[in-house]
Amino acid sequence: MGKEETPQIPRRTTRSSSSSNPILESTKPKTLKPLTLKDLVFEESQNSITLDNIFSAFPCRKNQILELIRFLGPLNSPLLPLVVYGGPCTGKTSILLQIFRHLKRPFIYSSCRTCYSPRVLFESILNQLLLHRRFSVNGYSSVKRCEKPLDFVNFVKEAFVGVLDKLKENSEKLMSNEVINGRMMYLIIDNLELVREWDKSSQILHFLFKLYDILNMPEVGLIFISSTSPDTYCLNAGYFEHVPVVFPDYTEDELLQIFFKSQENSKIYSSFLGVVQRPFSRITKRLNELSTAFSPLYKKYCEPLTEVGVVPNEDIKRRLFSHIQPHLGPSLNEIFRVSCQPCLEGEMNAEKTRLKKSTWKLEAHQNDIDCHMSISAKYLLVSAFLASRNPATLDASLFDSTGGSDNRKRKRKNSVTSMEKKETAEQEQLMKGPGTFPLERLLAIFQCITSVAEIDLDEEQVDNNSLIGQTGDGGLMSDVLLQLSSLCNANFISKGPSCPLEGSIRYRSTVSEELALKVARSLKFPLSKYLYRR
Ligand SMILES: Nc1ncnc2c1ncn2[C@@H]1O[C@H](COP(=O)(O)OP(=O)(O)OP(=O)(O)O)[C@@H](O)[C@H]1O
Repeated sequence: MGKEETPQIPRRTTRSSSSSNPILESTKPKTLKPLTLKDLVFEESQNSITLDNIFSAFPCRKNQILELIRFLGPLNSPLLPLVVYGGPCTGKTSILLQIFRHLKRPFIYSSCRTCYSPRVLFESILNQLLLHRRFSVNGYSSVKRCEKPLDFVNFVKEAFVGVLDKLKENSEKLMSNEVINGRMMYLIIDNLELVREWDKSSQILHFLFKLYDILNMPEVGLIFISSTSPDTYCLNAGYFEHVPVVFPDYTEDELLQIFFKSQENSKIYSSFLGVVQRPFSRITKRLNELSTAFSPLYKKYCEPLTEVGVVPNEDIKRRLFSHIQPHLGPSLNEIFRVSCQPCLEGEMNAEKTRLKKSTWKLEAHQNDIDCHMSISAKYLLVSAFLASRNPATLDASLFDSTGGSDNRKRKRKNSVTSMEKKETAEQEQLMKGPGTFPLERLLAIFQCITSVAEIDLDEEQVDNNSLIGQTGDGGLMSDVLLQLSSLCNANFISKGPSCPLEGSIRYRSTVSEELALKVARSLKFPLSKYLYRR
């Protein structure tokens, strides 16, 4: 890992992950040591880690670390089920596992990313609890075959009883307390949001949320980790309330602190961050994506430097900037492509689910919408929605040179009959569903609404243009076109065949009014004022 990268704390290799990889297994000796209670604590717990180590390894997360420690409570205290939630790469998993390493408490960890079905999840939990290793000798089989929640409950209760007895015995032997602390056992289930993808009827989610009541074992602590808020699960209650622990997204300042930490030449790194931080964090605030983008760029940035530890003056900074400048555009495009895709898909999935499950709460999308879709992509989505819903004939009156939406006054000027005709045509168009539009119309609306926007889109463009190399409108347009293509890929805008008369491609917005209003609200853009209603 280069100095400039986000410090990585090695993740604990769980028994489920290490034992399910046949390639790794085949390279291991055939006779593996049987697993013992010690395998239930963080593998590196032998090397103690203090709370201060965790604070300094994870800047800007002191509150969350302390909150988690407080909820976990003193040794052997029961734990109300927790839901640790926050956007991707906000440190939920790493921090929780490091806390367990610090506390040396026994736990099992299964991620719904690697455990991709109820069966795999249940079996992974049972394998760990029953200290069972899947490897070549046992044909990589699990300790139990378990598909149904009911079977799982019976097996898991029995397994927990067995482990808890052993922990009790262990805690009575003072010697072994050095490695394993306490008589509580914790079950951590990570990436809970992914269960929704393989559990369309939410049965498993219901079951998992009820597990605390079903088990009714105060010595078992349950912790769920999710990248969406508990509200998004919207299961009708009926189970013990889970305690939320929020990991908010990092702000730009916090990202700076995290990146800045432990740099050899902080002066150079600081001037590098001054160049890249703002434009990149507009596209994504994910630490891993930024870290991946910054790492090669920083190497490039430092190339012209001949001395180590040089303090850069304005002249050096200018030289370094012009050296790195040609690489910024491609890197920004790359990070946009990488970060936008899952994000837009996430929104699309959330939207699809909403349509299927009308009982889901509105807040279900909140986190998804607030994800790091760039401001201009959001404006583009809103522009496409307007182009699809409003008759083209009204564009001129809705969007004057000031981007104004003072359409009522103008409409009154029309004669009553022509208004009636227009309204009938428009009603017909509404009946047909969202209309199609050419690219020019989309861009015209985009330009109008962004010209009156409250936000500093201009600033964003200026920044980007200056970075992409003073490409002026060309740079901006290529950015918008890139975003349009991402919105099309994510099916927020559908691309039709080219119109036989015009010869150009026509587009159509596919988002619901509710979603469009939500996006508009996040931009503080008064969408309803621009929306034609009869
Ligand atoms: N405050 C921080 N300081 C340093 N590194 C951090 C910080 N927060 C997160 N990281 C690093 O970011 C990476 C991702 O963290 P982690 O997997 O814990 O996030 P997560 O919130 O669990 O993500 P996901 O929801 O995608 O599973 C890790 O390498 C972690 O060390």
